[in-house]
Amino acid sequence: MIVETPKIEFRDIDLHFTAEDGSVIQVLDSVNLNIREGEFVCIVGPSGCGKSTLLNIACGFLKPSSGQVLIDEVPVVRPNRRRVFIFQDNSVFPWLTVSQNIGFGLADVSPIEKEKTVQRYIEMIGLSGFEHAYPRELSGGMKQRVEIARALASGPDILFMDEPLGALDWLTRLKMRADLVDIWRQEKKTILFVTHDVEESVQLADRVVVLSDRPAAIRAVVDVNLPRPRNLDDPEYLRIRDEIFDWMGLDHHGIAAKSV
Ligand SMILES: Nc1ncnc2c1ncn2[C@@H]1O[C@H](COP(=O)(O)OP(=O)(O)OP(=O)(O)O)[C@@H](O)[C@H]1O
Repeated sequence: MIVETPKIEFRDIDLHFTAEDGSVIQVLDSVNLNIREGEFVCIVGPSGCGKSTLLNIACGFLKPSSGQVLIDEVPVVRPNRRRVFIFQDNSVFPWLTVSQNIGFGLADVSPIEKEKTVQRYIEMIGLSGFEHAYPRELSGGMKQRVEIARALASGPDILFMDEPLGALDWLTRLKMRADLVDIWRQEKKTILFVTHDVEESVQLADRVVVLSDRPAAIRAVVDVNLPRPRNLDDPEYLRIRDEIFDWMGLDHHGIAAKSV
């Protein structure tokens, strides 16, 4: 039997902060999770439970109080260029054009190679014709595409995404989800994606990790064995969505039914 080595392994992660008055704020409680190479995993949970904190630890921005994250079996001790973090608040450089933003991290390649890479990602994100535009000339969704293209162009093997579509309007989000799945299929990256939106998680993920209220522990890991693009009317899609709502303590109409 072949035992697959996880791409990312969370081993017994605990995290607490000590507040100014000396009280201890426990944020994460014994988080254990394995993520396979090329997997798309979403993390959902109540606001303030510790989703971003978990991502920050995986990315090496924050040290756990105890436990360890391993990537390719190596403990994470600091950020690494091969792992890119994408936030909700768009961080494209306003003084650079679309092309320059996307090529920003490509200092080590020849100009021809750089041009080819930038062009490839511009096409992938559907911004052909906007190569020389500045971010101020772009919509929120277009800027977020540039952000994703910039991240991909730098050649990461893992994308950590913290509510990257959170600031977009509903229609743009829907479109961006579909585009993100297309990009993920083409690029075969491992993606760990935080969202507070259950529908979004079922539309995107291979597996959805449901966290409890703070201190966050894993309440459930739900498989989404559905073909992509996901059919939002499929009874199985609706069943999985409702199962996640149940785990979060919400009834299927989105009204809090019991405490999480
Ligand atoms: N440096 C810190 N010192 C003290 N408490 C902190 C610190 N950083 C985060 N926290 C607390 O840890 C908890 C988890 O925060 P985190 O941002 O990870 O939650 P989240 O689930 O991502 O929230 P949201 O869904 O609202 O974005 C919060 O209660 C927050 O106040």
